[in-house]
Amino acid sequence: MKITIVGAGAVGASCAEYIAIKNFASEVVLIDIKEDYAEGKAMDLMQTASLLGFDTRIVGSTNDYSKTANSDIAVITSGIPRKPGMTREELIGINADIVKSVSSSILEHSPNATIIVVSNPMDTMTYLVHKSTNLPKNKIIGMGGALDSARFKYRLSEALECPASDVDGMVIGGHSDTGMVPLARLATRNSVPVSKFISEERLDQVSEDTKVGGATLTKMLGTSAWYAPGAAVSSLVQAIACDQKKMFPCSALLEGEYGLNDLCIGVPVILGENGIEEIVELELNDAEKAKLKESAEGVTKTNDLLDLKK
Ligand SMILES: NC(=O)C1=CN([C@@H]2O[C@H](COP(=O)(O)OP(=O)(O)OC[C@H]3O[C@@H](n4cnc5c(N)ncnc54)[C@H](O)[C@@H]3O)[C@@H](O)[C@H]2O)C=CC1
Ligand SMILES: O=C([O-])CC(=O)C(=O)O
Repeated sequence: MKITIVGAGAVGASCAEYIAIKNFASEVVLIDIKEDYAEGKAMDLMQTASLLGFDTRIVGSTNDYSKTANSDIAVITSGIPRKPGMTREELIGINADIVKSVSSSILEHSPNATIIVVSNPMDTMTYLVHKSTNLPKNKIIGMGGALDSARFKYRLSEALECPASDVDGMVIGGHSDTGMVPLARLATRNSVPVSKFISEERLDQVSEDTKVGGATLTKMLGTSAWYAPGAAVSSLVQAIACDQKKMFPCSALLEGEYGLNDLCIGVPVILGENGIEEIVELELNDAEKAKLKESAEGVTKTNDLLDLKK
């Protein structure tokens, strides 16, 4: 199993590290435009192999896509991250051109790759990859909901004063400060609705903290987060590489599901060797449906900023 990660920055390198530690891939190619940067990250990571006990070979390359040839999965993390005070949507101008050219270079050398899009604004970048390539829709996946759900579980575990492994919860909708839809009604602690343990006000606070999870960390770190994003991407890569048939909320092209059309937005999907093998349609209540619709309107507004004729 060969995996390419474009962008050897904070998220790309973190993702490579978690993939290597999980030891399911034969090769990870890290590629970046900065001279020697990906090679340096690859060498640094390879020097952890004997310490951490993995066999995955990590290779670095400065923009030489021949090294990525015949990758099974390619992850796009290239582009700029936001600074404190910015929204993800403000990154569209620079990142759209990068994502478009990178996806074309990937497919030139790996026409059968499944692409995972991470660069922001992620739902719109995922839509751009659909519009600018001929890949079938199951092979283009946007990563956002897996991270947002992990943050939701972290906030729930804080409120319930229990380990994160005791809680379950999911965030659907757009990967933006206002567009996320944490499904608080469906969140559980060991199958018991979390509303049994915390007040409605506290649960609302958990949802609000979850939605601004990325902005909160960006303010604290001066740039956006990378450990949980890298871990979330590695989980999606593993689900596909190992044909796990696991369910994650991912940004998927919708064609009527949830009453939505012609956009990519976070919904639960089953991930396996064929990428998105199924879109799971949840029975949402009226309030949840209204929030998802509003979120979709926001994503579409950002999509409209793309120049798809370029
Ligand atoms: N979807 C999600 O949940 C998340 C998305 N992100 C997004 O991921 C992206 C990367 O974030 P970081 O790794 O923190 O940024 P970073 O600045 O640390 O790394 C980005 C890397 O991309 C490289 N790059 C730029 N243009 C390139 C090109 N044409 N080809 C190859 N490499 C190129 C840069 O040289 C840099 O090393 C940002 O857009 C950020 O907003 C970050 C966290 C979570
Ligand atoms: O907040 C950001 O800009 C990066 C990101 O998408 C996240 O960490 O959720």
